[in-house]
Amino acid sequence: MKRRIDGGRLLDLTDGSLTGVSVLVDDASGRVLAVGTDLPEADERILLDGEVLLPGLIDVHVHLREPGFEDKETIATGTRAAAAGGFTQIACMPNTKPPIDTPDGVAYIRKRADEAGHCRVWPIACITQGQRGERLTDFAALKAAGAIALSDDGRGVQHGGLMREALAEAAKAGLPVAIHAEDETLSGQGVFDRGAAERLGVPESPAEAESAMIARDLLLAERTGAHLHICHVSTESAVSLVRWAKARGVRVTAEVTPHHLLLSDDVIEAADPVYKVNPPLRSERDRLACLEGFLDGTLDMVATDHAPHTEEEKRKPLLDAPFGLVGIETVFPLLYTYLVGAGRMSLAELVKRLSTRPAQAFGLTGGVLRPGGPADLVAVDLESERVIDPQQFYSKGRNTPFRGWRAAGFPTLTLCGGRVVHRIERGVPIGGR
Ligand SMILES: NC(=O)N[C@@H](CC(=O)O)C(=O)O
Ligand SMILES: [Zn+2]
Ligand SMILES: [Zn+2]
Repeated sequence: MKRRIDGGRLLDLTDGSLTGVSVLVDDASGRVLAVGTDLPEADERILLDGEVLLPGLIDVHVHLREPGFEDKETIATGTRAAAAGGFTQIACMPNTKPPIDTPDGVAYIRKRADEAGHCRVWPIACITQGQRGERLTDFAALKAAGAIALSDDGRGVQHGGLMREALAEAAKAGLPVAIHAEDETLSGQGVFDRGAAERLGVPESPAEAESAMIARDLLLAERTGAHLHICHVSTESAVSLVRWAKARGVRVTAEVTPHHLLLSDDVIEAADPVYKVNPPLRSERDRLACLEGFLDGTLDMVATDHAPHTEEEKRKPLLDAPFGLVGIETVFPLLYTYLVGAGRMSLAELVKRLSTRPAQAFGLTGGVLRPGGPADLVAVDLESERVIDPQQFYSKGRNTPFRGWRAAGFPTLTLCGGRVVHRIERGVPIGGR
């Protein structure tokens, strides 16, 4: 079926200009057939009201929780949430039960994602069997089954020698290694960064636990020639290390989360698990260094690290509650409002960091909206504001520290392969109706 989307404004990622155009898509080929004015009639017409058309967003760090933790999220609910957030492609982390460490596990994720049909899902498989940090998985077989990267996310690979071997094997297999950098002998039972930990009298998870492992793995990536991707960079020292490594020509890409860009541990007023995330919210100095690194390109992209947990788990006492926040349904509006709206970066640059760059870094098709390309697109309503209300999430996870924040830029239409995967009405215009 062919669909014609009228009434939108296309963002030009090269110069940031907006042009009123129609877009003709076809869900049989999954392609954009034409972009322009006076396009031919289609089987279905979708009428927008001035929303801005962007290439579908891409999130390379999502926890879908299936198999094993379906009470937190399922592939169906997580991908539906992704579509609501404007995402047409996501990569999911393998810290499920069992962990995704075999070709069958990878095939299972792909099958369930196809059945759900809300967005494209790219499995990331374990670096080590069972994420135990002892023996490597079969990288070539995992790649053949469809894994696009390797990660033991949730835990760092503690043993440097094993990590060197992993990077050498990954370089041979042609797979990026996405690291959760955390030296557990330094983080221990820590929950918050130094400031909040001392203020509230709870165990500290120090910046060095992250930065020391990033330093190690940058050197090992240089040695092996592997593509190292650094997950959720949160410290000033880590930003400096990545900047240094890039200048030396190390094959490294890095992501930053919306919460590490927008929140520091100053917001933590009580021992509240809603702020418990790994790596922890850091000092304001770290936050500003991450923002600077993001603006200058040292940190290539935003990834949400969408990590849903049940309300029951998040109501536990701080030390018992799990680490993790949801983010996939709010990342675009939050960063649009608080970075673009605040004059820190252009809309086009934000879109590149949420679509074009992740596509390039992980070798995915997409990240641009053009005739002949995939009909993966999102229309965002930049003129209306909503108040973030977790009860309205499609995700099963409600654990967000952004409850009650106002933001504009919510998606009203998401198309994946030319099919409508999300559609809502515009919200309340800024300043009321
Ligand atoms: N980020 C988190 O705090 N939690 C993640 C694991 C991870 O990304 O390290 C989770 O799986 O819940
Ligand atoms: Zn992690
Ligand atoms: Zn994660």
